[in-house]
Amino acid sequence: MFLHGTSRINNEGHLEIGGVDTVHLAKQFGTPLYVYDVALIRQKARQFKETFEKHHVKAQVAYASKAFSSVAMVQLVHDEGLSLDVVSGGELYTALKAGFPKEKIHFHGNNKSKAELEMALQENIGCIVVDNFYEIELLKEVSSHAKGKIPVLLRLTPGVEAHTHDYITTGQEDSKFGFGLQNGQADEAIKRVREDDRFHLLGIHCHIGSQIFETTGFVMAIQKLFTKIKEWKENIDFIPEVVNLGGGFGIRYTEEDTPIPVSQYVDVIINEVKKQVALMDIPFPEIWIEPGRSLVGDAGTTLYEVGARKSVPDIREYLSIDGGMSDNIRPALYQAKYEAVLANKANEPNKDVVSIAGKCCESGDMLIWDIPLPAAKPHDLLAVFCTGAYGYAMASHYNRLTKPAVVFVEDGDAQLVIKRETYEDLVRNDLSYKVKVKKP
Ligand SMILES: Cc1ncc(COP(=O)(O)O)c(C=O)c1O
Ligand SMILES: N[C@@H](CCCC[NH3+])C(=O)O
Repeated sequence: MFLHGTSRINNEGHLEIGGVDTVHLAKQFGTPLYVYDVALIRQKARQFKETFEKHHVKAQVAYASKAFSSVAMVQLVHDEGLSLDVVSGGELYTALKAGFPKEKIHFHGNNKSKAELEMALQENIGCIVVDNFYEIELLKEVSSHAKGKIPVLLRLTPGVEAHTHDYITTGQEDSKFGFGLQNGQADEAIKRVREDDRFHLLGIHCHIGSQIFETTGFVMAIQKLFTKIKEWKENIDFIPEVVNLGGGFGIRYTEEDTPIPVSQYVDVIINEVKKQVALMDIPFPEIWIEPGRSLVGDAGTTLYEVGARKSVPDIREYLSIDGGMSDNIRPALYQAKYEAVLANKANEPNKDVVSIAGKCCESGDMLIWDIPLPAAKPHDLLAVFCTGAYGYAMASHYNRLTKPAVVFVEDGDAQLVIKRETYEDLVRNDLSYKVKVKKP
């Protein structure tokens, strides 16, 4: 059993996180329950920041809030002194509700609406990461809402294929995101933004994908970007003040995953930028990164209550739990794999091999296939590890299941940070259909 962060097995043989017994958490808050190990999030945040400080490099570490956004989460990010990447009006609204410093918010997205851009300009946030030519025009249309010049990064696709699931690679040329670096779009975007004095072109951005274990993709992206920067410096006198290299740093879900420490990703990035800056003879830009998964992924654990069991003789044992694809779509969407334990029997030997089935009406709603566990009975507590990123964030109401509660645990204290939804919440926006009575 691989335990992340402050997770441990206590004297009662129960899984404990942040000094709190998960069996008590399940009793107090119900299941399914998302539990976040706050100390582990803080530790990761500090590792990122301290590595930049060690290199004496001007930097911003912006948490990609798409991985898990809530008022408490955003407040925690602020407490750790990070910046914030948002990708919709909703994520921006959450950040504002949380009182996050506006100047440290960066707004992403390949189809920001006019209303979203207006909101971002009215709130005078740190920068807009412009994704396409249409957005440049939209920004001009709403520019009267800006408090000064509009700070802009241009998202570029460097033509680097990250080795990860097809759905989460983003740096390749054939992508819905960003301006192509190799096909002239990036040059044209720089020209259009610079020739309009409503904009302040801060720099460039790229993000090559997610759940990446190798550093070669980052190195290649940096080399491609800086080769272009040299060209821009010589031909159009453009040198970016900021180079944002996105996120994508992988984490360990199962033993098949072999991530490197977050500090090592940052070391490799900074060393390559140093090399390129010397080679191209340009001033050292501010380096920004946008980790999502690597900040919160392994800090999250989902607790479920075990229910029905079905035996298919000589084939498989299905063990159903009280959640599933509605609170964690990743196994169904990306064939993602997870590890789990029986949290109330964490010291008992594994005697069974079972497959964990969700309760949604889909055969594909399977959380884990063929996992060894102690003999499980109804009402046992299953803890699935590493669900902190893109779990709650991608939850749905499929089958009209209510979204779970979320608690933060730290130093023996548990705090509810998102309430469990109620049935009433589910129908809150539903309206009755008033059938018009046909006249005879
Ligand atoms: C632009 C951008 N930045 C940051 C991230 C965060 O990625 P990750 O959670 O893999 O660190 C993503 C998601 O892939 C993204 O699209
Ligand atoms: N949702 C994906 C990651 C997407 C990254 C955002 N661009 C996952 O769960 O792995």
